[in-house]
Amino acid sequence: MLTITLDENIPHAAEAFDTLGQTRLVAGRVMHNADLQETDILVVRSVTKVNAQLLAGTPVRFVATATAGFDHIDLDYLRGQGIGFARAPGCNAVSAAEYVLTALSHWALLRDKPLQGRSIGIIGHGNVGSRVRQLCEAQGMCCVVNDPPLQTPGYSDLYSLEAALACDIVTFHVPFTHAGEHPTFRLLDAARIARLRPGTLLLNTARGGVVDESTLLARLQTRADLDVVLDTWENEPAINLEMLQHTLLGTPHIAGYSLDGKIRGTEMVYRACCEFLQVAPRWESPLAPVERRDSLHTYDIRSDDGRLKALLHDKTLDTARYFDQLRKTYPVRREYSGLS
Ligand SMILES: NC(=O)c1ccc[n+]([C@@H]2O[C@H](COP(=O)([O-])OP(=O)(O)OC[C@H]3O[C@@H](n4cnc5c(N)ncnc54)[C@H](O)[C@@H]3O)[C@@H](O)[C@H]2O)c1
Ligand SMILES: O=C(O)[C@H](O)[C@H](O)COP(=O)(O)O
Repeated sequence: MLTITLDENIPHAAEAFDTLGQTRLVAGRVMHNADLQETDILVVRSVTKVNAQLLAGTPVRFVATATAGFDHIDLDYLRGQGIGFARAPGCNAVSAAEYVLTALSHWALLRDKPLQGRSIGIIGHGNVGSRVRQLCEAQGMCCVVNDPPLQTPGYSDLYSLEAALACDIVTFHVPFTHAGEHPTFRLLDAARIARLRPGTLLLNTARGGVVDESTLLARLQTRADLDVVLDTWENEPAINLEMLQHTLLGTPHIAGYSLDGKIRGTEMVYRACCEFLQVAPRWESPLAPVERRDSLHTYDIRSDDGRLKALLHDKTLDTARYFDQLRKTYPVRREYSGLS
């Protein structure tokens, strides 16, 4: 019988993967090589580094991550070992885009800066970035999109990174990469942070390392002339509380945490696993629409911000443990399309 090890934070994972073999739930942040000595299939989320250290000497032959990002996976190692791989591209893109629109709406009301006619630099125009663009265009905003890997002769409406960074609002939706033609490690570096116009609203829901956080913090501490919304941080879960203090909104990496997005991720990796094993899927997502509530109650981003900022007031809290606890116990949030 197949043995399948699953991150305990993948919703409905046991229920789905029980149809394929014997399942075991493990805390993703502390998964070790010893946990996988009898594992054939490993299903993780973004908090588990999947590399030689984790997998060497184990029988694992298929790895899946129920997430869009895959910077935690050593793909070269998997390829070299002939280990199959799947991920869940776009599973939570609607959720992340709705998070961005909600943050923009909050900023617009707070600063009395209507969104209509305002410019937004969207860096990365994949599953999330393209949905952010749709939502922003529907608000009458002017979208300046930057995505060099997409820059082909057929793509005429892309702009330089510098043009995107000169907008009223700047939002990052790139994968976290260190190599290749267009690496994103510290894409927003010290020189670019210095050039951001006073009053800019900056959002990062991609990965912490895309922004040089200590330089950003230094600018906020000396000039305080930017508004910053951070969902992704350097050194998660042990985030820098000084940085948190200087955010307009700070959230614990939950932009993609709609129930819809998470269960879509489960479904995508379950189906990929069935395909790898060449068996027919026998589990389906249990998601049904929920009754409509008014829009403020649909997603109140301020409560996510408030919960994380308890770290600033309650010195008894352990930052890393609390950050992960907020993620693990995240309240049910539905995508707008999940409402009837
Ligand atoms: N905070 C969250 O909860 C959350 C949710 C979903 C995704 N994410 C993160 O956001 C990232 C983007 O998600 P996605 O689903 O849109 O991924 P995606 O792969 O669909 O799109 C990424 C886009 O970025 C572009 N890109 C790559 N390098 C670039 C560069 N140097 N400059 C500009 N553009 C570049 C790619 O060409 C692609 O179009 C993910 O990799 C993940 O790390 C976070
Ligand atoms: O890459 C992604 O899909 C998102 O960042 C995702 O929401 C991360 O969630 P985690 O895997 O850390 O639970």
